[in-house]
Amino acid sequence: MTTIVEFEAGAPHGAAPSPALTTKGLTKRFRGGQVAVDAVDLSVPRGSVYGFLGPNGSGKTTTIRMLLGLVAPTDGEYTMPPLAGVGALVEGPAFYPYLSGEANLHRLDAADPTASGRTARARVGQALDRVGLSAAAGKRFRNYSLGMRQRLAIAAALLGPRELLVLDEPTNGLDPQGTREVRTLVKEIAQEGTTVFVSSHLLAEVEQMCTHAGIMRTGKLVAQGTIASLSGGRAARIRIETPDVADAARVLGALGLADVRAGGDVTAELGGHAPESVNAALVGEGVAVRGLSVVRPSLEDVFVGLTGEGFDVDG
Ligand SMILES: Nc1ncnc2c1ncn2[C@@H]1O[C@H](COP(=O)(O)OP(=O)(O)OP(=O)(O)O)[C@@H](O)[C@H]1O
Repeated sequence: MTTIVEFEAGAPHGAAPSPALTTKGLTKRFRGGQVAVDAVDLSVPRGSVYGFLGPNGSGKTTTIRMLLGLVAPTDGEYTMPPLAGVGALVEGPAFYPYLSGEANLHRLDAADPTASGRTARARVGQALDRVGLSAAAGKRFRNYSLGMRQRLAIAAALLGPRELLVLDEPTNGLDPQGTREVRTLVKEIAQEGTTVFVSSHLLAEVEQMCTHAGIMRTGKLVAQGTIASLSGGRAARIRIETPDVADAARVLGALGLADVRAGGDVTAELGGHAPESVNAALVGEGVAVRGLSVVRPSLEDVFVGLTGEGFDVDG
């Protein structure tokens, strides 16, 4: 009994480009019967930064581990680029504290049997450059800030050309500065053409960093779409401050606004109406308008509306 709320994918004209990653009915039931991921249908548009959003324990990591072949799905299927074109940061790679960032990347690169040793220097150099660590390449890892460490981990995921980058909670445990560095880096990577699939339990982070989001709740994907459509998919409401409450409510009703509520203020669903024309109609009918505002729901409102649950909005 899964209800998935699909919001428009954000391609108003013509056929949408083929997604970088899709899943169909992807399911993981752990031994003991617990369903961690329940028939999830993801569609991650090429070039997007897709925020895979959900509270702790909602099934994000298990989904990512299935995509990367680290755990076998119980059911369902998925399509994504060949693994050679996929960079991933799931559990941060182990770095040697006494080695430099560059030497650490060389170690990881050398461990990849598909990577040619002759081009290692160029690959490592490019990866460091891409995460902005060229100047600190020779510095020991233990002297890196938290943000630099996480950027190095992302560099490790970017050794070689990647169509898709999968990041599991990349800002977890970072200080505010490190968090900013990683968020900025994620956006830059996407601008350079790599699709980024990034999990987070922080709504505000997804709103800032992502173009698209999918919302997980106890193993189920309850909504996905562009951030704009997810936030705007719920009706915006107009709020009128006025002493003429009854008249204002009558005018809004006559204009065809839905769900008119008269309390201290008068509110209604704005629908396709322009706020200025609503204002003009009110004033034209002699309503004294002291204040008028339009309240657009945030992603948090959408989440609460879909799941009836609060959400961790720190970050
Ligand atoms: N190996 C396992 N065996 C049994 N249950 C598991 C296993 N791994 C995860 N789970 C359970 O599956 C559910 C989903 O966990 P998962 O780690 O995928 O969630 P998550 O959204 O990534 O949360 P978090 O951010 O805390 O990692 C949880 O209830 C978890 O306890």
